[in-house]
Amino acid sequence: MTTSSTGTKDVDPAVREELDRLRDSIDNIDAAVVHMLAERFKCTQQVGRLKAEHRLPPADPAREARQITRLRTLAENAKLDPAFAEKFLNFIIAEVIRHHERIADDTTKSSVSNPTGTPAPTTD
Ligand SMILES: C=C(O[C@@H]1C=C(C(=O)O)C=C[C@H]1O)C(=O)O
Repeated sequence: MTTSSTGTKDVDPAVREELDRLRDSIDNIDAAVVHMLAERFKCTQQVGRLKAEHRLPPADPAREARQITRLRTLAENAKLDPAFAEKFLNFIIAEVIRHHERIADDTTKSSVSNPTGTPAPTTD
């Protein structure tokens, strides 16, 4: 899938080997990124629930500003474009805030329909 459909079928075998080796590393890195993002979203979902329970706002711009400053420095030290790192973090944070707004809405709705938080009776 990663080799024959990319228009590089007839390349020198040594080049092919080097390309395959690099692409294997890229695939491993992409898998790590996905797993790390999944872990990050597990944490942010917990933050979202905590905020909703305590009526805290979904977004925290001061915290975001600190994270962006920190991430830009990390990116510079790692020779990654800091503007790209900032855009990437903002993209993730925007999604997190969307989740937090949804959690807050759902929490409000369930407290309106069940103001005392009484558990539903069991049927058996
Ligand atoms: C996760 C939080 O909620 C929001 C999302 C953030 C993030 O994804 O890092 C940071 C700040 C908040 O705008 C938080 O407040 O810590």
